[in-house]
Amino acid sequence: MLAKHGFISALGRLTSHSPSSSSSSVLRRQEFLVRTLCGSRIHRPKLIRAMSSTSEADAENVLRIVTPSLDPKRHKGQAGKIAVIGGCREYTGAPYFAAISALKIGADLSHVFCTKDAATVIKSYSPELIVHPVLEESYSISQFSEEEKRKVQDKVLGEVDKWMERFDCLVIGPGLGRDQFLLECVSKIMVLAKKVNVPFVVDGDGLFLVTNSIELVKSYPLAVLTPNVNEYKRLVQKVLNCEVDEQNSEDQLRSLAKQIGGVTILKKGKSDLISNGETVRSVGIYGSPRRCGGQGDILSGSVAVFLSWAQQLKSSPESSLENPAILGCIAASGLLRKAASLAFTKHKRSTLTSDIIECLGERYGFLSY
Ligand SMILES: NC(=O)C1=CN([C@@H]2O[C@H](COP(=O)(O)OP(=O)(O)OC[C@H]3O[C@@H](n4cnc5c(N)ncnc54)[C@H](OP(=O)(O)O)[C@@H]3O)[C@@H](O)[C@H]2O)[C@@H](O)CC1
Ligand SMILES: Nc1ncnc2c1ncn2[C@@H]1O[C@H](COP(=O)(O)OP(=O)(O)OP(=O)(O)O)[C@@H](O)[C@H]1O
Ligand SMILES: [Mg+2]
Repeated sequence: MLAKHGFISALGRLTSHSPSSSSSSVLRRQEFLVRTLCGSRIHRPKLIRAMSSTSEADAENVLRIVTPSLDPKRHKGQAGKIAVIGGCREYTGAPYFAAISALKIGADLSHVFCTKDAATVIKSYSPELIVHPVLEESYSISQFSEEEKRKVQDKVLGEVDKWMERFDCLVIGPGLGRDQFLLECVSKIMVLAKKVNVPFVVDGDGLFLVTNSIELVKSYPLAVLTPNVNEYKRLVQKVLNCEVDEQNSEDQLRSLAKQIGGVTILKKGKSDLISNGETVRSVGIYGSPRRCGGQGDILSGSVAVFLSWAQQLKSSPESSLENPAILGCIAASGLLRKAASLAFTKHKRSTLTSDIIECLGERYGFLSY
């Protein structure tokens, strides 16, 4: 489980800790992580103040810390098994972008759970993805009785449930569409994920669902929401009952995350802002002036991978400080921006989302080691 009070409570432990010789290496590592996240060298007494205000994260260092080494002793699956829940008649690009980005970053297996219409199309984009044509939209069951519809829903849930515990993280929403029957099934998939503590990233139409049923994510510390401008506006209106305040965007984001019970929110924009209701971090590395569709989908797939990696880091005896969701968001945001910048250098105005995906592992990118 993620430390609910994130860095602040962990820092409380850190500052009250008496540094015995056996724990000194742990302390050094914790201080290194704090310096890294704050992007500057600061003394221990100043840490709490530094962590409670917004600061630009040092995304490059976070990437280095979070990315596991390529160890020949590790088996297939240990570098991450990700599942994207999305893909319908209209949208096949978004789930593909999220799922393939997860693989390009270094996950071992990437699944997509989508409708039958979308499945063949997504499979044809890539043989690397494991595609499950299990989701149903209203039009395909319009002649069914209520009883038959319930059976279809149970079947969909059964198909997802048998895989659930194997996944390190889900990405819920890219290209999901807004069909009511399908979204009802997806709410139940979220309940299944919460039952077995599988983290999930909610994006795109998943955010439409969650904004209208906030209890689906409320107080689930393993939920990460990645809203764009529109999706954020809808969340603020619904949860805080007010309009977006760009003058006080950090405070507003912190309140929003707190109000939803400490979920992590990555607000996308000119600078990405990240908060879990306690701390606020920003990633403003220069990216690209191209705003072609699909870049948010790369981000959601990337957050899933880095969050899984950061969780592995957390379970190591050496570290008790990191909040994996925040680390995952910082790493993903930094990597996407760097890749977008590299892609733009090469392709200029012709840059497409697939060009950015090609740059995720580029020689001069963050993953070159
Ligand atoms: N290739 C695919 O399959 C892709 C599929 N996708 C999937 O599509 C689904 C819906 O997601 P979405 O992002 O299109 O919906 P939403 O956020 O409501 O935007 C809709 C409209 O809002 C506007 N608008 C947007 N940004 C704005 C801004 N900064 N500031 C101001 N206005 C802004 C803009 O409207 P316009 O300017 O045309 O009036 C935009 O057209 C979802 O499932 C997603 O995953 C995408 O991932 C893309 C790649
Ligand atoms: N105005 C901006 N300037 C620079 N970078 C931006 C800007 N807006 C967004 N980004 C970058 O693009 C990434 C994707 O954000 P965007 O707002 O395009 O998501 P989205 O609308 O959900 O995308 P998608 O088309 O995949 O649904 C963000 O993480 C951010 O790094
Ligand atoms: Mg989006």
